[in-house]
Amino acid sequence: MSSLLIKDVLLKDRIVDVLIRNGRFQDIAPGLEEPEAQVLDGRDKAILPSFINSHTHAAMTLLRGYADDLDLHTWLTQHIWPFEHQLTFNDVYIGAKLACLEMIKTGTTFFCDMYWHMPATLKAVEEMGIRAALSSVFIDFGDPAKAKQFRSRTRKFFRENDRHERIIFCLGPHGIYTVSRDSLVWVSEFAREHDLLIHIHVSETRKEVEDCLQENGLRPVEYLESIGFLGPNVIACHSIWLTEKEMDMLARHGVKVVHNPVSNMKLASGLFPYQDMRKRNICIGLGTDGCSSNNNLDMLQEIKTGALLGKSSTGEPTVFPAQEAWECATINGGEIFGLEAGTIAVGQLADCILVDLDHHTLIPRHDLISNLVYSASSECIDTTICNGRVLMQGRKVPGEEQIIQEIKEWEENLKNRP
Ligand SMILES: CSC[C@H]1O[C@@H](n2cnc3c(O)ncnc32)[C@H](O)[C@@H]1O
Ligand SMILES: [Zn+2]
Repeated sequence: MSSLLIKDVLLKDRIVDVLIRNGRFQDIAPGLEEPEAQVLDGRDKAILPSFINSHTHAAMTLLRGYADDLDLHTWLTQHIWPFEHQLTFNDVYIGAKLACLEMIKTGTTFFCDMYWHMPATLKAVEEMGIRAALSSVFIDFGDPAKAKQFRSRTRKFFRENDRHERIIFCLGPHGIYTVSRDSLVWVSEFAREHDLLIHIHVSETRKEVEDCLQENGLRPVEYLESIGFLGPNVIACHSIWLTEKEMDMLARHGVKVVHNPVSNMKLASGLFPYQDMRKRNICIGLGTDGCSSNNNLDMLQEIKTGALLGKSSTGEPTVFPAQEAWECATINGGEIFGLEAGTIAVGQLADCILVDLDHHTLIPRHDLISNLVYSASSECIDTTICNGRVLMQGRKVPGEEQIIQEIKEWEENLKNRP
């Protein structure tokens, strides 16, 4: 693999050269030389870790602006699921490519996904050069025939797919209201057997809690604990409607949680208990959720919204400070997915962004992280690098016009579908 040398770039408070070899940061110091390397001019730029979007549904870019302003249950059951029913492998592929393009343009190089036709997202990620954790979807609505189908599909997938340089495969049971108890137990055992992460929606709405209490006499996290589902390999997305007891359970089992502030606000799902989670040292990642409940994949917007919401929902301006919000989108994501990423340091994965320090949103520079969290738009991101490869430079991503064209044609053809 070739090497990359970024010259004279700002890293925290010093100007350095950054040498990348074989997809990792090899050396960081002033005055580095590497005769064969591709050289990037880092003057007037700062190097920072790229973002980790810990929960999304990438190909939902196709549903951007479709069915806005509804609650989760109405949105999913009456609009989203009927629409998704007609999506093909190719639809998901082009939707996921648009998502990858959007992520590269907004500085994200890793996302955790749960969506139909997962191999289509896999193909898009391979081509676009970023990283992902792709979930093998599981959703049976309590139907044993469907459960059987998903189990054999999952077994087959993991027999045929093993390690991948930029992709982690995980399990994606959708939620406790769409996956039967038997199937959740099966997923949990399969994950243990194959050492896999599990990505699941948990306690997103009040309705989910009420239904669970009615059906099982337990709240969602209590129910998951009762079936032996909780563990350090579980990534519980949303995690809004939790009691102190349930948060203690999450902490005890080392469950990781993902905060989705924009989606939670748009669907009016509820308020994520950030302080209560943090107090328990629960690892908190940040995610955009899909493009129909957000409606973009811009992690800078997610970071700012998370930080502001933490304050406005508690009436306490010290809650969710800029540095913590930044860490949720970088280093905490690395911890959730077991990636050596989220910081710029020798030996870490060479996933990073270069921001334009002369951008009007980044001056004056009393505090760069504060500017990035509270002031910046993604327009200040000049360069995105993943695995040591430059995916965007000067805000241009090779092939972006073609992706836009494909989506426009898809939209045109949609009108002619039966
Ligand atoms: C089985 S593929 C994933 C499935 O999840 C749906 N989805 C998107 N956003 C949410 C959300 O916030 N809560 C629950 N489910 C969501 C998506 O449309 C797919 O059907
Ligand atoms: Zn989701």
